[in-house]
Amino acid sequence: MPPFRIKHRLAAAPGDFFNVFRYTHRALLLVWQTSRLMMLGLALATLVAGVLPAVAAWVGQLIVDGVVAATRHQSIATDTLEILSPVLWLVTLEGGIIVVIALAQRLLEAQQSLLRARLGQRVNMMILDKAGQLSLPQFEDSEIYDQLTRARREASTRPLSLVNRTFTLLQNLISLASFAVLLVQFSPWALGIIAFGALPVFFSEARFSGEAFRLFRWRSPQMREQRYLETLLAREDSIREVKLFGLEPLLRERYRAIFERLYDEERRLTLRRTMWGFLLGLLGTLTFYAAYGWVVLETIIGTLTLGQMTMYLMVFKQSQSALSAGLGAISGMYEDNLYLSNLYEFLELPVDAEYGTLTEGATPGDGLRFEHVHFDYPGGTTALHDISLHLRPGESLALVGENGSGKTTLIKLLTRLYQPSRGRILLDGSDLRDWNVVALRRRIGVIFQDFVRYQFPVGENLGVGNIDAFDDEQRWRDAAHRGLADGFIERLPQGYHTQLGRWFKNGQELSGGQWQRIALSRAWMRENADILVLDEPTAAMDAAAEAAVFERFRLYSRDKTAIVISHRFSTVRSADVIVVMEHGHVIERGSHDELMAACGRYAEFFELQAAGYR
Ligand SMILES: Nc1ncnc2c1ncn2[C@@H]1O[C@H](COP(=O)(O)OP(=O)(O)OP(=O)(O)O)[C@@H](O)[C@H]1O
Repeated sequence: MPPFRIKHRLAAAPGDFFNVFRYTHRALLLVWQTSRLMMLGLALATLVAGVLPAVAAWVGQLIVDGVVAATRHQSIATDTLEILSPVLWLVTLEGGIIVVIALAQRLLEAQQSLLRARLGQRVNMMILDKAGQLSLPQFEDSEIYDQLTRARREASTRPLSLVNRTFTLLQNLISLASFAVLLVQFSPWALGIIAFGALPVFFSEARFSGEAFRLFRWRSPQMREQRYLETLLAREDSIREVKLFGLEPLLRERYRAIFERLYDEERRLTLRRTMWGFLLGLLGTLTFYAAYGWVVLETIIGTLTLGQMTMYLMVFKQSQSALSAGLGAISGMYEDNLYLSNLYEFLELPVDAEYGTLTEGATPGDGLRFEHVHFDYPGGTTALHDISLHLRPGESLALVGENGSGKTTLIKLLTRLYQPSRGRILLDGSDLRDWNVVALRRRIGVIFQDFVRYQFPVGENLGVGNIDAFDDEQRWRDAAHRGLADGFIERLPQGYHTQLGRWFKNGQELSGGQWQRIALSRAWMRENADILVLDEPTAAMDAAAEAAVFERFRLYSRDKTAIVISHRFSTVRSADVIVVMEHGHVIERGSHDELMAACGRYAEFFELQAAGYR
């Protein structure tokens, strides 16, 4: 593995800095749409918390000067209360202002935390909605997958953070403007001194935010690998094999090595960031003490009263923190925008247009046709070459062939999970591309060999086969009967309501063959589907179960088009048409008897398997 030197990749052009802010208005709009009331509340609380500190400083000056005047008057006047009462009023006023500031701050925090929850949810929903629109090839693209994981990890908190920072910026700008009004009366130079102290830290922070983001982006494949290793080590479906093969030390070592590499980069960045932050921060302290000395000098000379001195010192201190908070907000906004760029890039990924509208084919009853279909996987593997087939309603087709010969790929094309690279597939005389994808998929009941074992109750595990009848208990029972799953389901503790899998409380684990029956029954949930596809549906079943499954399958699929992929020739032999595939080509086709008579590959395979049973 090459050493992880990434500096050249982390450098950004200066022009990028402002370009990045283009997502600000979209994030603000998003927050506005999420809750107008809370956004207005935030604005109000920010305004109050921004203006009042300067007012408090000004009242503070009045108090000190009032006290000095009172001490002078006391020697000549008699009524102490009369002299003191204006000062006491000012103290009460200042106390009141501080209470209002505290209230505004609290309200600000409360609204922020509520908005954070709602926005997080909203952004996550946007990400999941988008994920639902992506096509299968997009899902299989590792770059897109990285984008999705990055968006899910970081983006949900960024819009609110951006809003908070925008408000922090506004709040500090308001404070600064009000402080500036006071400071200019002391000297216009004072403003320059403050800016001089704060700007270098700002530039360094902005630069390091950019670097941190690029580091985050650059390392997402490694992060994904780490998460994958975590899954292997911590999930029940893989831990069995991991334990038996004694893989834990190997996987843990890989996990650790990835961390070390990533940590090394992070440590280097953090150290540089801290060092520059400290050195440039010193400049701020120096300028403050220079201003301090100046104000003290002016007071000794007598240009300033004691009250003014107190006020200016406070205003200097607060202006400086307001300025660095404001600039910090800008560099934070820059960082948020970088992360949002990632979110919006993901949300803007082009998705395949749903161009098809047909709900019925041009020649109903024509069945399925593959016409010179070629298919290359996105990585370049050619999985199908020039496939032509015609299957009429009511006919059954069996696909056989060695592993990797293209059988499952053919089904993926038929269900429009992929599009042919060349050639076309027709259903009832119309190209699949012209079909409305929902109408098309309603016609097809398909069970893939790697079907999903949902950690849901049994009934819902059947219901997923037809979302329109998801909760329909009668349909669950009928489907389970057809798929030969009813027997064992009824023996489960809560029947169709038994939770399956181990993830949730009282979950019941099933055997491989039982899961397969559940999957098979799922296909029967689609009562109206007239094309049934079973991709190795009985691999985990015993011979008797398999025979029973196929007997039922034939019984219930008599008027349907049935496609079965199987490596067991006992299953295959009764199909109307058997297609033998090799390296993506159809090499033989015909009925069992025809193929046996031809003495080709099929006959060879068949004899080989039959010999195994003799
Ligand atoms: N998602 C994918 N991306 C790239 N190549 C793939 C993908 N899925 C399958 N392939 C390749 O396409 C070819 C055909 O695979 P397919 O799954 O259709 O074979 P199969 O005949 O169903 O095999 P099996 O009997 O093992 O299920 C194989 O060479 C495989 O490596």
